[in-house]
Amino acid sequence: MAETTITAQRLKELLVRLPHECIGIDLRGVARGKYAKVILKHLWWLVRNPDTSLNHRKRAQIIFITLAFSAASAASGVGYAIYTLISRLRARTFGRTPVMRRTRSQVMLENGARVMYVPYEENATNKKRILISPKSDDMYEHDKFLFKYFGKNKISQVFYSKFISQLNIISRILVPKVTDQNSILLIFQIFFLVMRTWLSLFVARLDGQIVKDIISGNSRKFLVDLLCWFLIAFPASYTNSAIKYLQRKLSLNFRINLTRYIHDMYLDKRLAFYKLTFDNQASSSVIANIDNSITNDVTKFCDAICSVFANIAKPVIDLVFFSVYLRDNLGTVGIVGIFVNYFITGYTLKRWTPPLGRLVSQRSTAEGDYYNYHLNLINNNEEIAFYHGTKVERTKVNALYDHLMDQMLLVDRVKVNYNILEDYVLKYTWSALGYAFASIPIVIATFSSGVNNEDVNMREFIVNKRLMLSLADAGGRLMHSIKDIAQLTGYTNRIFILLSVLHRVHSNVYNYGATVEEGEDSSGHNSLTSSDIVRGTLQRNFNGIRLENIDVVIPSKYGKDGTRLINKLSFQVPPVITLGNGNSDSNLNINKKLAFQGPGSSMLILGPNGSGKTSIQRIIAEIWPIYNKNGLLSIPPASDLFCVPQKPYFIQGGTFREQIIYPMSADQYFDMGYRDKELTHILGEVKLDYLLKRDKGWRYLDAVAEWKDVLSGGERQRINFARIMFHKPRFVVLDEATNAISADMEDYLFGLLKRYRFNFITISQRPSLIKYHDLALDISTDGTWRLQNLGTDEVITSIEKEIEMLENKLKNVNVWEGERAALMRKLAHI
Ligand SMILES: Nc1ncnc2c1ncn2[C@@H]1O[C@H](COP(=O)(O)OP(=O)(O)OP(=O)(O)O)[C@@H](O)[C@H]1O
Repeated sequence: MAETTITAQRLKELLVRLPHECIGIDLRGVARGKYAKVILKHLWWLVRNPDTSLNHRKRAQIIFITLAFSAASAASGVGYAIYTLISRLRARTFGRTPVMRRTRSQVMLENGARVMYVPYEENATNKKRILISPKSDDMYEHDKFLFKYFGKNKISQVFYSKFISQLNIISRILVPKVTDQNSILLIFQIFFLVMRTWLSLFVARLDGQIVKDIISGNSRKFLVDLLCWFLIAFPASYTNSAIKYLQRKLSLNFRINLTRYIHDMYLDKRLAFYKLTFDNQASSSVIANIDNSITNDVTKFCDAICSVFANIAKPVIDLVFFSVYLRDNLGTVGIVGIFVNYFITGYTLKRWTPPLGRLVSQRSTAEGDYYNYHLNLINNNEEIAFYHGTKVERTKVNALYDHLMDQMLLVDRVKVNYNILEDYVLKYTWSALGYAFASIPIVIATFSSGVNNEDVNMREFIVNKRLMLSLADAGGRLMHSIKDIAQLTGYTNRIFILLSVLHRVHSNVYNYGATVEEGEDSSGHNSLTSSDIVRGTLQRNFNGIRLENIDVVIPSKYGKDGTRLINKLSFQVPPVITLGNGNSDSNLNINKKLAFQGPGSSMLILGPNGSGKTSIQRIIAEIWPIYNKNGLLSIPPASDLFCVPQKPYFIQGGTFREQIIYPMSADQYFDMGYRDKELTHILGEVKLDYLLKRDKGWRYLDAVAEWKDVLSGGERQRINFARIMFHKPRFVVLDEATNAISADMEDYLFGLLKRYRFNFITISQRPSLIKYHDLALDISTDGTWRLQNLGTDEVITSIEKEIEMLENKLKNVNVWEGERAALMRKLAHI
C-alpha cells in the first residue's frame, strides 16, 4: 500500500517536472483537471512572446505543429468512421436501393454534360456516378494550332528543349485551369513534401539530442525527448502516406483528363478513328497500334510524370532545407563543396545515361505489336482454323514475342552498367564524403579550443551525419531521376505524336495524308496549303443523294493525282425525270432538268471487283474526300441516310437487342420509350423471329454473346435489314448486303424495302438484282461508267439482244451433246 502511494507520488512529481523542464511552466498548485488548459495557454504565450527562452519557444512551436497534425489525422479518422456508420445505419433502416432495370443509365444535363450511373464491384446495385462534361469544340480548335506550329516558332535555339515544349503543351490538358482540382492536389502535395522535409530535419535534431542525453546520463531530458519522438511519429507517418496517396490520385486524374481529351477527338462525327489510316504517320508504331497507345502509353505517361514530379520535388526541397541548416554547421565552404560534388556527379551520370527514352518507346512498340497479333488471332480464329494456318501464325507470334523479350532485356541490360556506376557513386562515395564533411566542424572546434567535449561533439556529429546522409540521399534521388526523366521523354514523345496526329485528322481541312507544300507568306511565316487539296463541295440536307462530276480517287499522299477509280461520276437518287426529249443518258446535266423526288426509288451499282463500287459508298458516307474542285456531293441529313457495309458489324459483348437497334444505344432506346414488341415485329418481318422461339424466348433479346460468331452469314445480313426497318431512314446504301442470302429470301427482302418505300442504292455484282431497281449504274475497270434507266426502250432492247444471243448459243446444244456422247464411249473403252 505504502509502495503504491510512493509510486503515485513519483508519477505526480514527474508530471509536474516534465513540463517544467520542457517549456518552463510551474504546475505546482494547479488543479489536475486544469493542467491541459494552463499548459496550452503557456504554450501560446511562449510562441507569441519573443523575449522568452529560445529553447522553450522552439519547443512550444514544435508541440503546436505536432498537436495540429495529430488533431487533423484524428479528425479525418473519426470523420470517416462516422460516415461509414451513418451509411450502414441508413442501409439497414431504409433497405438497399432498389435494383434498376438497366445495367447503366444516363441523364443529359442542361449544359450538355452527361451523368452516368455505372455499376461497380460485384454487386450490380452499387452504382457510381460519373459526370462527363460537355466537349468544348473551341478548345480543340485552339489547341490544334499549338500542335500544328510546334517547333516552328522557336524564340531561342539555345534555350529550346523539345521535351519541355512538348510537356508544356500537354500540361494544359492535364491541368486545364489554375483553379482545377489537380492544381489543388499539386499544392497539397508540395505542402506535404515541405512538411516531410521539416519533420526529417526535426527528427535529425531529436536523434542527436537523444544520443547526447544518453551519453551525458540525463534521464529526465531523455524522457522528454523520447516523448517528443513518439509524438512526432504521428504526423510523420501521416505525411508519408498522404504523399503516396496524392501522387496516385494525381496520376489517375491526369489519366482521366488525357483519355477524355483523346476520346473526344478520336470518337466524334468527324470519324478520326477511320481517317487516321490515311495520315502520313499512319505507319508509325504509335498510330499503327493506337489501341495500345491510348490505353497503355497514356497510363505509363501519367504514372511517369507524377513519379518524376515527386522524385524531383522531394529531393529539391530536401536539398534547400538541409543545406540552409547545414550551412550554419558546416559553413559556406562545406556547402559549396557538397554542391560542387553534386554537379560533378550529375554531369558524369548524365553522360553515362543510356538512351532510355528511345529504348522505352521501342519496348512499347514491341508490346503493342505482340498484343495486337494475339487480338487478330482471336478475331479470325475460325478462318485460320479452316486454312490450317496454325504453323505460320505460331512462327509469327513467336517471332513477335522473342522481339518483345529482346527489347525488354535490352532495357535491363543497358541499365546494368549504369546502375553499377550509380550505386558506387551515390551510395558509397557520397556517404564517405558525408562522414568527412560531418566531422569537419568537430575537428576544427576541438583543434581551436583544445577541449574535447564528447557529448556535445557526439550530438553535433549525429545531427550532421544524419543530415549529410539525408542530403546524400536527396542528391541520390535527384540523380536517379535523371533515368526517370529519360524514360518520361520517350512517353511524352509518343503521347505528343498521338495528339498531333489526332489534331491533324480531326481538322476541318484534313488532307488525307497528301504531301503539303510549304511556302512563306509576306510576313515571313510558313503558309500551309493543305486546305487546297480537298476541293470538292458538300451539300447537306438535300432531299436525295446526288453526285455531280465526282472523280473517285483513292486517298493517298498524292492527293488528287492518286489512283483514279471512276471519272466524273454523276447520278441522282431519286432520279431526275426530264421534260422535253426524255432521253436518259450517261452524263446527266441536272441543272437543265426538273427533279422529281418521289419515295421508293432505287439504283443498282454493278461492276467488276475493285472497280470502285464501295468507294462510291465511302464518298456518300463522307469518309473519302472529293478532290476535284467541280465535284459536288449532295446528301440528306444524317438521320435520313443509312449505309450498310459489306462486312456486317456487331458490337462486342452487347445484347441481341443492341445489335438490332445499332447505332442507337440501349439507354436511348429505353429513354425514347421503344418497346421490345416493336423489335419482335421487325424480326418477324425479316424472318428472324424463329430465334425468339428458341428455348430462351423473349429473353433472347437480353442475351449477351459474341453475335458475329453466333449468327450465321445469312442471319447476320438479315440483321442489317432489321436495322433498316428499325431506324426507318429515307435513304439506304447497301453494299453486297444479300450475297449470303438465298434467292427466295433476297426476293422477299427487296420486296420488303419496296413495300416500306425506302429509297435505296444497292452495290452488287449480280445483274439478277436489276429487277428490283429503277436505275443501273455500270462501272468499268477503266474508270468509265454508264447510267441506265431500267424502264427505257434502250434497256428493253439490250435485254432482247441478250435473249437473242442466248438462243443462238442454245442452237449448238445438239452438236455439243453429240461430242459428249463420243467422249463417253471413248472413256468406257479405257
Ligand atoms: N484504303 C485504301 N488504300 C488503298 N487502296 C484502296 C483502299 N481502299 C480501297 N482501295 C482500292 O480501291 C479499289 C476499289 O475498291 P472498292 O472497295 O471500291 O472495290 P469494289 O468495286 O467495291 O470491289 P468489290 O466488288 O470486290 O467489293 C480496290 O482496288 C482497292 O484495293
